[in-house]
Amino acid sequence: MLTVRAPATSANLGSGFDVFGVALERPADVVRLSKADRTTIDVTGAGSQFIPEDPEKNTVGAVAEALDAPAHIEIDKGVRPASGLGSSAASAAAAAVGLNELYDRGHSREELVPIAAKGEAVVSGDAHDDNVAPSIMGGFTIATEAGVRQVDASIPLVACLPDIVVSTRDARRVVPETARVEQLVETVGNAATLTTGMHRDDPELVGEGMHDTVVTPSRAKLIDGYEEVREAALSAGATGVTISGAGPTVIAACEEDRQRAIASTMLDAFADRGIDARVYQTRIGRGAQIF
Ligand SMILES: Nc1ncnc2c1ncn2[C@@H]1O[C@H](COP(=O)(O)OP(=O)(O)O)[C@@H](O)[C@H]1O
Ligand SMILES: N[C@@H](CCOP(=O)(O)O)C(=O)O
Repeated sequence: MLTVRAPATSANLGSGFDVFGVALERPADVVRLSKADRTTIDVTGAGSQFIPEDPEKNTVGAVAEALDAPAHIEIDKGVRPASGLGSSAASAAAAAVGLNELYDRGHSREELVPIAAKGEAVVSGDAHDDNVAPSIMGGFTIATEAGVRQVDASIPLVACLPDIVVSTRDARRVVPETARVEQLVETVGNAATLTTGMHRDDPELVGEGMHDTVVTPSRAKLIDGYEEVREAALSAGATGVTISGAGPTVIAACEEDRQRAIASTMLDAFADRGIDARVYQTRIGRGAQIF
């Protein structure tokens, strides 16, 4: 029996749609795995009533299949599904790291990324790597066709999760099919600024680089109160605010001494719209850990 803790993640960070991701110190899924003749799954914890235990429909089932590593897998969900915090990816990442160890498959962390992404294909129809990469490797990740580049960073973040459900599959349907050249120029500038900020561990540059006018505006319409929450966080000192993943979590970068005020004002702004929310005062952290 092996236990793995795999962190929630925030993908996109505004300007890095389908490419950037960060591992969060909290929340996380805890997954226990033991060898078996066939794969069986038990799910408990946050939102477990919405998560299938059928290995064909759960992200961990696809990972066990890809590694030819059948197991009994107990998932204790710390990351609520359909949150924009890489819930389905956290379980897939934990399964990939744990089954690789349990069956002594010898894959590196980077090699495990496309294996865990097979789990993501089960739920969103796309094997995107931008959540599983940071959940497995930690820090800030840049996932492209060429592979994954990783930078250790420790930027303070506030992630505010409203009581709204946005499925990744639905949020991908509203992504515009085209962008103007001026928007591409702006996106390159913002993505480069954000990457420099990660290298320097500089919340100001990271926040500035989170600005996006291509994908975020269409998705913001799916999140009641998004503009008000964003404005409130910026007024409380956030250096940048955007949608985490496909939403509905709204994520803010900041200096550490602003975290508390930003968390409180984001909750208030959702409450003013009659929406319950919970907030994580967190930061960029490490990838999946085996216990
Ligand atoms: N192990 C799992 N953990 C969470 N969700 C899962 C898992 N396996 C399958 N799912 C399904 O994935 C969907 C949530 O994934 P997604 O929309 O990508 O959420 P998130 O934005 O939090 O990653 C839900 O329909 C859920 O039932
Ligand atoms: N790049 C994807 C990321 C989805 O993240 P999730 O946490 O919402 O699953 C997208 O933006 O569609």
